[in-house]
Amino acid sequence: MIAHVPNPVIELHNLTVTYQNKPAIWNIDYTLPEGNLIGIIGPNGSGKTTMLKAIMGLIKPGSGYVKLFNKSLEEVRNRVAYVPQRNSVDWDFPASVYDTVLMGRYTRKNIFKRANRLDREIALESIRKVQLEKFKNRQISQLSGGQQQRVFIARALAQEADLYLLDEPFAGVDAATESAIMSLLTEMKSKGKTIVVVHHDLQTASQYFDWLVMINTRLIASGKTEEVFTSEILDQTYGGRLNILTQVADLLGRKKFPVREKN
Ligand SMILES: Nc1ncnc2c1ncn2[C@@H]1O[C@H](COP(=O)(O)OP(=O)(O)OP(=O)(O)O)[C@@H](O)[C@H]1O
Repeated sequence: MIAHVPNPVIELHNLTVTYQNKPAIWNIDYTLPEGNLIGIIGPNGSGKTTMLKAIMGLIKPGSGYVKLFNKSLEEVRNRVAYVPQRNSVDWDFPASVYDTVLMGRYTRKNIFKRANRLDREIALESIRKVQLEKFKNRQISQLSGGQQQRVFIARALAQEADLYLLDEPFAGVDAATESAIMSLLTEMKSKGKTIVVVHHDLQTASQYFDWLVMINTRLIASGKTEEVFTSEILDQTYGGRLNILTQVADLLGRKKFPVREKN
């Protein structure tokens, strides 16, 4: 099932990316609505990170193209913020929390211009929003995983973008931090921002997101959560392996995945 939307924020047109002739994503075609919290769901190696990187122009597609706000990425780059996977970043780079967040301002201006007072205020406000004031002068190498994740989110906030792409922002963070990040994302959505999140936890997916994109190299479904979060579509996405996971969860006496049966 692929729901298309009028005036989309993101459009993928038959996008294919290959690494050494092997497709990581294949012929993906969808449109995503503005002002929604959107989850990207799929098994390990299904192409979620590759898809975000292709949207950000960090990987060149083999074929197809992407449009953001009905324009090319180059025309709207400063309206888009990207938070990569935490483990893909060199955290030994010598920079404080404040310096790292302030870097978010430089996507909006000439990098040779010095940060002005407004830039500094916005950086500090972003640090406050992720509750890292106490750590603002600390080196990023000396933070916990959850704190590093919040630094990156603060840097994206400082960009004051309209579209946010986050690659597994909840990986390795505790429940309290996950809930704080989720509240922040919900607040951003209420201000009209569009937030796209690569997410692994099926237990929370249907509760967190308004819209889901399910991929497994190919696009399986893209639509409103209540329409696509069905056992049938999840089975297609996970290649039938989800049944086994559900049975194991049952054996362990845990609740089943809260999956709706398709009518
Ligand atoms: N730089 C690369 N060179 C070669 N193959 C790659 C490269 N990056 C990713 N791949 C392969 O492309 C496929 C998709 O990878 P990708 O990281 O996009 O998946 P993912 O859905 O984000 O996975 P995960 O859930 O494990 O993070 C995988 O088979 C992966 O091994």
